[in-house]
Amino acid sequence: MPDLETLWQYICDEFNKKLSSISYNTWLKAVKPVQFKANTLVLEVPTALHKDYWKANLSKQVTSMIADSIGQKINVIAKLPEEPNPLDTTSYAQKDTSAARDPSRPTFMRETKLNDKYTFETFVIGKGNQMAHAAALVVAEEPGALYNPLFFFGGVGLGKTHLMHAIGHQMLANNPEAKVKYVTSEAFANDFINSIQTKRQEEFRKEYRSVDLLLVDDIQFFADKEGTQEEFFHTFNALYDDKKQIVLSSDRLPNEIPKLQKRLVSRFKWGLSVDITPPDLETRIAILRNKADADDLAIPDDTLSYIAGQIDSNIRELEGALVRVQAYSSMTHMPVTTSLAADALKNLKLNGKTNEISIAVIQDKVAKYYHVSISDLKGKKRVKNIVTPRQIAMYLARELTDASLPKIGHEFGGKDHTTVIHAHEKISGALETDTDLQRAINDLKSELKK
Ligand SMILES: Nc1ncnc2c1ncn2[C@@H]1O[C@H](COP(=O)(O)OP(=O)(O)OP(=O)(O)O)[C@@H](O)[C@H]1O
Repeated sequence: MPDLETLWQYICDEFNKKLSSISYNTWLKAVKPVQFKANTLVLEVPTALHKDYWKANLSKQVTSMIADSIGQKINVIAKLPEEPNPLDTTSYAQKDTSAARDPSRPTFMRETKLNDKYTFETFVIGKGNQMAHAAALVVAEEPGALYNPLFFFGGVGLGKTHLMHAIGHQMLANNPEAKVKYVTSEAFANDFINSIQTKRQEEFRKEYRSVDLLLVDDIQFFADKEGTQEEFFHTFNALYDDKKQIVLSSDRLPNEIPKLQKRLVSRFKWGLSVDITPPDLETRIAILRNKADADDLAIPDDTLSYIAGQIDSNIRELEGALVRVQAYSSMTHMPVTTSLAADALKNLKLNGKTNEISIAVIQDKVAKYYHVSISDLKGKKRVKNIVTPRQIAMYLARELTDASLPKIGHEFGGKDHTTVIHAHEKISGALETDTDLQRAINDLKSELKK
């Protein structure tokens, strides 16, 4: 029997021949071989979705690949990093490997316009979007089969639209005949209303119900649109019954969208919901590097790191900052350096709304968000459900205003500046791992920047 390394190398080589480079990078590169013993190969995979896909698909392929080459039957087990190695237990019994699947034409006839730039190739994978990316790839490769509907949710500017377009491109690359339709929920609503006004409802239905892939972006805007929801319900059912792939996106989970009909909420949960969380610093730098290279901009690494350090939650703004730095450099005829970037982005702050955010507004928004009173935020109570919002408010005051530490302390009922530093450190530290907190901060920042 081969040893672990030889076996894994063989498997990688075989898949390299069979799979596209995107699939290979997604499913094989992210995997760590852990152990090969008693005809069982244990692999460590990064997310639950990888595990699911290995179980449902790749493990079997490996088994037959090895059977064909050395005539030996092996089992393949994919485990998450936090799960124990099944070979470590003495009473190891083969677990059930069956996949745990979760369950002047009218405007609406217009051609789907997918943005050429939004492809899998240009999408930078990081911790916050790894699972969403893998799910996107699954539905592009096997539409209608595994995750239907696929539902992306997450904060503004984090790549939901990019991934939806990437699915469309990939599906068309695999099957140029496929009918792919991308719309925002607003465009869907407009098309529907238009079809009623022009008495072309039949055509509308035919158009939307005959696609192979329907991508509907930002469905939170369906709230309040009763008639559109009704129509979408029927569109959804028709496509779903036909095993056509549906991909949806929203800034929040279906059950958190106000006034979304319960029957839609429950259908949206039939498939897979994956969230996208803000990128960490390394991912932000990688995104900027890619963008700079794509636009042929010569920008030093330390400057990219500086820019990535300034904008932490919205990739659209991150890209905007890069464009601003470049424009500033052209205007001033100076090369791009970190100090030039600092100047360019300082102007952004002065011109933008960032400076208009006051500590009082932050306190108000945080108090409402966490259902506590402003006097609690300023007070001394040490209970957790008040301490955390208080620290979050101090953190945001430090991040989003130019107020000095003593001034922030003063605004929070006369606290010492070291309390503000402590709060800032506590929240910054927790943000590295706590996805609920990341989402809350993201929501609050978007709310404050409105
Ligand atoms: N992982 C990534 N790699 C490269 N570019 C990215 C990535 N994520 C987002 N972007 C870029 O950031 C910009 C904003 O992304 P996108 O429009 O997809 O966000 P969104 O989540 O759909 O936002 P919204 O909620 O406003 O609809 C796009 O230019 C996109 O290409």
